[in-house]
Amino acid sequence: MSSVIPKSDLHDPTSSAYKKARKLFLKSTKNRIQDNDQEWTPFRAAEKRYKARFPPPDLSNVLDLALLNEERAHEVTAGVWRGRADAQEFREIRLQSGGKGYILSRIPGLVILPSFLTPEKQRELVRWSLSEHSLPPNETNLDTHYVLPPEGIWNVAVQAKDDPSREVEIPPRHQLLPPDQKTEVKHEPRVLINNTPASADTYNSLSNISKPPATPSPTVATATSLDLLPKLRWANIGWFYHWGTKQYDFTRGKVEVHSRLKDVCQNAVRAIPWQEVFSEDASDWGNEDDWRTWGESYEPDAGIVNFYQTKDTLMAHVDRSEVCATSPLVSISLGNAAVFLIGGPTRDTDPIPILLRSGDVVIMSGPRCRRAYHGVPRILENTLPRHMVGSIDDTEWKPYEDYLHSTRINVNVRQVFPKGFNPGVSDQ
Ligand SMILES: O=C(O)CCC(=O)C(=O)O
Ligand SMILES: [Fe+2]
Repeated sequence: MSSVIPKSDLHDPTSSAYKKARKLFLKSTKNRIQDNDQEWTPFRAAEKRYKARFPPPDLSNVLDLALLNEERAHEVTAGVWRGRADAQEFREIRLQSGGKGYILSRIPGLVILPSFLTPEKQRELVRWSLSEHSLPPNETNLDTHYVLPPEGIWNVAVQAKDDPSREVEIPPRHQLLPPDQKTEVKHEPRVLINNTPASADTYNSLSNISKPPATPSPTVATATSLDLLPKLRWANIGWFYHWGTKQYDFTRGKVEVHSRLKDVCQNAVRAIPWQEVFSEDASDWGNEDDWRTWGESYEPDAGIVNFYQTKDTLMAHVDRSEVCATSPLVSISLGNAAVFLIGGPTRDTDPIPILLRSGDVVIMSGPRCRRAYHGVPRILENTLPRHMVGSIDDTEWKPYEDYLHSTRINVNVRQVFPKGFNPGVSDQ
């Protein structure tokens, strides 16, 4: 494949887009004290590199496995963003479903399944995540501050766009508080977040930590659905996650993971020849070397749908609230592409950058990978593949397409409890 990168505006120093970005960059950095490179951890340095608006980041170290598949040529040649297929060392594995997967020797337990989802499945999951999932009983980030209509923000916004007379006013939640709580702006002492990783040993004490509801902001005003839709950031899946303590709140019960999503995740886990992934892994599995049975025992019960607008990022973090620290975490990319970074047990490990495109599935599993630092420093604008752009005979898809032009969706699905663990709570 030719490696000539088409000149886009942002990469062409004579274009007006480049000049504008340069001007903005110089203006924003004019009074800034020089950052000291040496003080950044390798993970932070990589985040800064890929986040940069100007000059646009160089993706030549970013592993872009779509380049290995001729059928994806239209995806990688559209727009300006592409990495390289030889940016990192990897090994190919044959999936039981017939496709290909890839593993990296540096991070045992990480499995990349490029274009695992067909275009139809990708569209189905986009529709599901917005119109079926981002509404009660599933919580979204907007619920903390607004009293959302029961149809969910997406369905109301689509109606309002189609017919402005159907737009609604969405009241701020602080208005509902009793008068004595409403006026006072709370300055409670900041509670230190107990960041103890969940495990069978810490489960009881972590379950008993108080998990009060988040305080609605006293300053938000009434909004419309079309104001709020671009502010949708996440929707909870399964067991309720409590952001204040970074722990699950098992007392609230569990919403069943939708079969449409569960099937995709189980198909991905069952397609992987796990003996090829872990037979040479020297990590400490404790007494949980359970990968031999994942085909039957893997059962997702929690997670999050992340909605990223093109300027959003997700900082380096470890997902360690799940009692089971080895079971596969299935991460599905939809819409615009992104740079995903994954490193090691601290931010001091230099992360591997991977370009994730619509339809790619990443699996994080095993003790090393499941608790490795990872993040998303960059959503790559103008990378929506043509199969996510509607045709004239599918007018129902149009609102999704409009939304996706500035969006990446990530469906991130986990298993909280190891097989046979009794959480001692009702899941109904
Ligand atoms: O968006 C992604 O690819 C990763 C999301 C993630 O790491 C998370 O939700 O914990
Ligand atoms: Fe994560």
